[in-house]
Amino acid sequence: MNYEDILYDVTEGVATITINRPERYNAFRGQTCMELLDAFNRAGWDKSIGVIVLAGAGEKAFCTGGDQGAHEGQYDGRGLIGLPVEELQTLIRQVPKPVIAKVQGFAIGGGHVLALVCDLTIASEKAVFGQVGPKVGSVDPGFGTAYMARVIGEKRAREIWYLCRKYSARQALDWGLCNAVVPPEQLDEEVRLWCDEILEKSPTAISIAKRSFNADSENIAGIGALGMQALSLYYETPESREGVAAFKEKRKPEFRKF
Ligand SMILES: CC(C)(COP(=O)(O)OP(=O)(O)OC[C@H]1O[C@@H](n2cnc3c(N)ncnc32)[C@H](O)[C@@H]1OP(=O)(O)O)[C@@H](O)C(=O)NCCC(=O)NCCSC(=O)c1cc(O)c2ccccc2c1O
Repeated sequence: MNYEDILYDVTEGVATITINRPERYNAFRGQTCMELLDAFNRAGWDKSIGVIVLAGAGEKAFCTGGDQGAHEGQYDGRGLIGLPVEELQTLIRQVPKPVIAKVQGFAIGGGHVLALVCDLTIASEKAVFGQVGPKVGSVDPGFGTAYMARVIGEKRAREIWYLCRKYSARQALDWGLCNAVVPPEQLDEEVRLWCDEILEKSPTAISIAKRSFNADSENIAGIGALGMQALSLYYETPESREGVAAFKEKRKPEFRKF
């Protein structure tokens, strides 16, 4: 597959998959998800690769979720909504090697959830985390909600979803949304150090550990599939469309009438 929206690099046992849409703050459209699926399958089953790093191009954003410019109820890819995000989240969990999210800027909406489902997250001090769904007529049911609650606790996960605030990298570290926070200029080096430490270990032991961690939260994929069905109906409503329109028009959404 030729990639238009992502970059794929392999260096000394580490595959780096980079969302390359910096002009859109690395928001994903259907095409982006399809390419990410291809790249994760490629790296996931390549025995010469021991760690996968998921990154975003440019300085501003890791990923800001669904591309609101490509969203008129339906996106352009396969699946219920044209955006096979639930497939991608599941694949990141299924590849039998650790996936590290390298977060240098905004990890927002579906981008935040991508970082969440990665095994580890290493962030720059400049990174910003948060959900925006209820502000823009969307929600990420499944791993975005239920798994987040497992990672950081129910109260904090509900706060993140209901208030849609933005959180600093330090706060995210404190809450357990990331494993380490470093100055921006040290981010690449820090990620490489973590990769090298993992590469020294037994890949089979690590893949068994990963699968056993996953087993305990696997049922959440079912909740996500159910939620996606609900989302496909919600996206057709004036309420959801008001959220998308307000974001594009750079104004506050008027949700009270619903
Ligand atoms: C990320 C921000 C907080 C940055 O705010 P700031 O004020 O610094 O900058 P701007 O808002 O002016 O943004 C700069 C520039 O980038 C464009 N942009 C940013 N994010 C997106 C995006 N997601 N899509 C398209 N374009 C984006 C923005 O328009 C500006 O461009 P200009 O040309 O005008 O300069 C802030 O940008 C922000 O909050 N972004 C909102 C992001 C958003 O709405 N994300 C989508 C949420 S829904 C989602 O992620 C999602 C997840 C899923 O799992 C799904 C599953 C299935 C179906 C759908 C899903 C889904 O939609």
